[in-house]
Amino acid sequence: MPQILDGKATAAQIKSELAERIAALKEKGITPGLGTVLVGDDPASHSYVAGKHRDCAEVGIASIKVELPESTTQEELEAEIEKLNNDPACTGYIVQLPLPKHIDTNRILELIDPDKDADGLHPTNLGRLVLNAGGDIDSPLPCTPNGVIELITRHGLDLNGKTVAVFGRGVTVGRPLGLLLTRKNVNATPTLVHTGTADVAGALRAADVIVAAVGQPHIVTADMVKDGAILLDVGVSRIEDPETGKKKLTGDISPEAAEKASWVSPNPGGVGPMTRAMLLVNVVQAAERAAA
Ligand SMILES: Nc1nc(=O)c2c([nH]1)NC[C@@H]1CN(c3ccc(C(=O)N[C@@H](CCC(=O)O)C(=O)O)cc3)C=[N+]21
Repeated sequence: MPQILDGKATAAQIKSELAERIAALKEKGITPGLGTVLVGDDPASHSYVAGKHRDCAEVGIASIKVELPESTTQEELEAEIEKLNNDPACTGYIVQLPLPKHIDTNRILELIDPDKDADGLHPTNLGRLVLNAGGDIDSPLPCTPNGVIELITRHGLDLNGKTVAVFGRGVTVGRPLGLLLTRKNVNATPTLVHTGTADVAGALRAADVIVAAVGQPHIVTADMVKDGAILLDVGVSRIEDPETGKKKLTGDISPEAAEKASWVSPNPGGVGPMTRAMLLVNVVQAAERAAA
């Protein structure tokens, strides 16, 4: 039986640490404020954004919600970005992805003030991540990759010298995670595995740690996992529960694969809550930098 990488409990711990830092900021007259920009009416996106604002309320971060219709034009969205860049109450913000197809997402991400970039996805901050091999430059990190590493290390596990197969090359998880893992303060050896990989099963089976960020239910099967591996389940899918007929959340890792692991992150309850906690960390850090 694998041990559980408990994202819910770890996120709660991080939130209680943040509450102290937020109280210290408030004593200086600064209230951190998270802005969210949500375009369209995708129910999953609305539910994620609602979760972020609940987290903010819990720790004492103010909320600024911008909700726009699916028909919002590029120019209108850019004007909203400009407003948040200039709003002193907003110390950090995110633009919820994915954006509608008619919007140029990369252009929007580039317009976010890098000092208010709570997702760590602005090209300047991704560039700082590339430049910062030592792990000592103070810049926001992408939330899910940072959450994956915090979840592992806060359970007393050491990535130093370990091989890590990152499955999935998306911009928000796989690509930046590879960079974080090679930082000297983490010191892991990543392999980025994707649809162009000749032997996916072999590459995963060779790894001490697998981070699955594909978004296909149970794509990681038992034959792809080395005995005693550490498994992190990032991808989420909504599938029908065969017993109840209702939709439920499930991850990239099959139950049979999880059985072979020494440690596994549940999904839900693993990396998702950590992603949200790291967003709060970025907002508080941005407010602290602005105050300094
Ligand atoms: N600009 C931007 N930044 C993001 O960080 C971002 C985004 N866009 N677009 C979508 C993805 C997805 N994402 C999740 C965060 C938390 C959970 C989470 O907390 N999940 C709970 C379950 C929540 C539920 O029940 O629906 C869990 O895993 O336990 C899930 C998914 C952030 N994303």
